[in-house]
Amino acid sequence: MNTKPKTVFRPKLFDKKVALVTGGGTGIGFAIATELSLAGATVWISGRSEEKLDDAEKRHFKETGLRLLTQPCDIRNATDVDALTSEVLTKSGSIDILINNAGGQFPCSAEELSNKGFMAVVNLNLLGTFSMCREVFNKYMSTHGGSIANITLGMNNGMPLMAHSGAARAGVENMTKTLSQEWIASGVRINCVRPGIIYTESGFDNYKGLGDDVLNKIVRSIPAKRLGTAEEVASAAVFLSSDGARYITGQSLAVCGGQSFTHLAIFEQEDKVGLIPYGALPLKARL
Ligand SMILES: CCCCCCCCC/C=C/C(=O)SCCNC(=O)CCNC(=O)[C@H](O)C(C)(C)COP(=O)(O)OP(=O)(O)OC[C@H]1O[C@@H](n2cnc3c(N)ncnc32)[C@H](O)[C@@H]1OP(=O)(O)O
Ligand SMILES: NC(=O)C1=CN([C@@H]2O[C@H](COP(=O)(O)OP(=O)(O)OC[C@H]3O[C@@H](n4cnc5c(N)ncnc54)[C@H](OP(=O)(O)O)[C@@H]3O)[C@@H](O)[C@H]2O)C=CC1
Repeated sequence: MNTKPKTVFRPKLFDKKVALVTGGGTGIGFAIATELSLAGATVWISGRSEEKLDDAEKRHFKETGLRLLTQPCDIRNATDVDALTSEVLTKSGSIDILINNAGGQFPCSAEELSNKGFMAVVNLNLLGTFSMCREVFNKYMSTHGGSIANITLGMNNGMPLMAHSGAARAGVENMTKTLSQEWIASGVRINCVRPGIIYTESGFDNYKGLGDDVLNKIVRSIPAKRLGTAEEVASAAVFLSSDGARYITGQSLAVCGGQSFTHLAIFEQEDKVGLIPYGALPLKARL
């Protein structure tokens, strides 16, 4: 089944709007950048690797005939964040839409996770996202309004091997609620999109070590019986960034094919198949 949706957004929806997508060179970020660009926005993509950004720009032009603007930035680095936001404002004059999509983690059991490893993931997902929000608010949105969407990860009931990332993502979701309350008076809305398991080549490259068996188990535990696509996450992010969502702020929208993220896992023994709590599985059998 081809699940790649054609865009549901009209061509000039974001006419004269400027959007900035972190991690926009690959996977979900690239799909979001594509949707925003097709809907008429001037789109900037950033990420640490200049090469990934250049490749994405070329691919986007080939596929759509439209241009993306690029600027490398490590969102954990305050100087980079300052330079990125200043560059976009100098060259394009506004940042109406911010998509904080850059993020990730490595799977690691809590007992093996060092403080340095924990902080590397918190600095990326939580501090990096906060620092992008604050800079864009202070430099532009506080006086002009705008919309921010933070991409998190559906693990609100916890996920084995993801203590660092779960803590950071929960932090982003709660921070989003506070910022929504502080910033609505300035015309700034801020929401989260919480993807389930989404197939992206670039993202999955990081989890090859977990093996196909884990992937098959995950698919079978999803009520939709398939992984999501980057385009399906992009639709949610673009909707929340649009005027159609003008009374929505401080919310998290799950894009997860009905996955409940309660601790259930598929349990198989001989000819029996059932659902049991994740915690009851041996560690290696968990995600
Ligand atoms: C098929 C089924 C699909 C199943 C797939 C299911 C996936 C669930 C859905 C989620 C999907 C996604 O998020 S998709 C997104 C995919 N992309 C990613 O996840 C990539 C993100 N990774 C990164 O950006 C980085 O590697 C990041 C994690 C932030 C670390 O950044 P840094 O470069 O600063 O860190 P490093 O210098 O590499 O390491 C700093 C410390 O972190 C720790 N550390 C780093 N890597 C480590 C590792 N692999 N294991 C243990 N510890 C590690 C060490 O303590 C390091 O210190 P030293 O020991 O002193 O060096
Ligand atoms: N795929 C999935 O199943 C799910 C993904 N997510 C989240 O969605 C987002 C996108 O994931 P996906 O597209 O799958 O994976 P990708 O690995 O393709 O996306 C991660 C992007 O973030 C960028 N990035 C990583 N670290 C930094 C940094 N320090 N500063 C700036 N940019 C950075 C990467 O570019 P570069 O390396 O050049 O910096 C890359 O473009 C991530 O936050 C991910 O955790 C959430 C739920 C599920």
